[in-house]
Amino acid sequence: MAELPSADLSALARVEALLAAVEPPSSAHTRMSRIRQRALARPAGSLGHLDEVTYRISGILRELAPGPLPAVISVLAADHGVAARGTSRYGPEVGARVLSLIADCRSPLNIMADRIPARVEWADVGLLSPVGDQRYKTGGGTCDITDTDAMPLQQAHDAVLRGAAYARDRLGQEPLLAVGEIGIGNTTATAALTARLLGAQPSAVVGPGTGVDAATVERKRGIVADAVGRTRGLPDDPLRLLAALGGYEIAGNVGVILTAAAQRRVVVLDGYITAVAALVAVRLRPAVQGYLVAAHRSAEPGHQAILDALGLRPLLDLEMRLGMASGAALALGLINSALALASDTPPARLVELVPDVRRI
Ligand SMILES: Cc1cc2ncn([C@H]3O[C@H](COP(=O)(O)O)[C@@H](O)[C@H]3O)c2cc1C
Ligand SMILES: O=C(O)c1cccnc1
Repeated sequence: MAELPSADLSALARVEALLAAVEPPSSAHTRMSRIRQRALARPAGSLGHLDEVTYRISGILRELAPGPLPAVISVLAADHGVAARGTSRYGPEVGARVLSLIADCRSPLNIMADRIPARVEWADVGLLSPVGDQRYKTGGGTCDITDTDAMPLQQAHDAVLRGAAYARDRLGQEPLLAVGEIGIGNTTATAALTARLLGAQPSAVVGPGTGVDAATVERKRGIVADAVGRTRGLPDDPLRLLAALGGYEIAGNVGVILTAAAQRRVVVLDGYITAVAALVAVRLRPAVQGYLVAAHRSAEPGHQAILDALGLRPLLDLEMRLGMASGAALALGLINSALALASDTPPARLVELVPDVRRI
């Protein structure tokens, strides 16, 4: 890194400070939460994976039975140069329109958030047409990753830091944080970053995104192969690869996830695009893993490869491919039901539900 100018070093130093602030969740609380549940008036572990999520949340919050928790849902939006190659069913102008819909409380996400209920926050971190507050924006659309880096390395640092600043300024203190994104073309960038980070073949990580046809999926694979091929000589440095293949909203979400983990909050991941941001964050700071909950498995084939790499099991598998934090929003209700069951189910001894020890 000696060749970097000093201005970049200070940005890098700030990213490193962000990483250093993340400590692992409390394994003692996770363990105690598991033990405590054995005494409730239902068979131990009978909520399956939901019980595991409850134990995990105890470790994150350092509380054995916190009960249902307030939630905030976040959406970062940006444009991708690679979309000009027709990898999406929609054109680049749609990203700004979708974010404006969220701002006007008229998007599918707002409908879901109202039902939970949860607060919705959003920011334009890289759209071509500006929407709202521009304070957290690094640039207007990335470059086409097929033949050049998405952004210079310094911009990747800046985008992570701006995501972190947005998280500190706008995402409040709610213990549950649902992470989402908008970015026309971002399933192509995500596939390229996933292929490079996991050493996967483009055919295993490229899917239909917003619903492109089979011929376009095939062309998308070629684009991802070219983009990944271009980065073959680069070191396995997650920030360098983020700059080469990522996007402003992906980088911003790396900053959001790191900040939320440092604040000891539960990070509820949405689909494929937020998962790759989490993968970058975990590669930078492995302790981040303990703060993650995977809401669902999306219809994008590469998503499962990231979940495997992160050691996460999704709560839902509905073949959803909407993005904009919709899967994460849906999982918030489930998570809060599990937390209510953990805190409000009476102890077995109070209702005289004694397991037959001879049958255990
Ligand atoms: C109206 C609309 C709303 C969306 N909300 C999320 N996405 C999702 O689709 C995009 C990624 O798919 P691709 O790579 O095929 O462009 C992202 O914006 C993602 O959030 C949307 C897409 C559209 C068109
Ligand atoms: O997995 C996702 O989050 C996803 C998939 C397709 C399109 N947009 C988002």
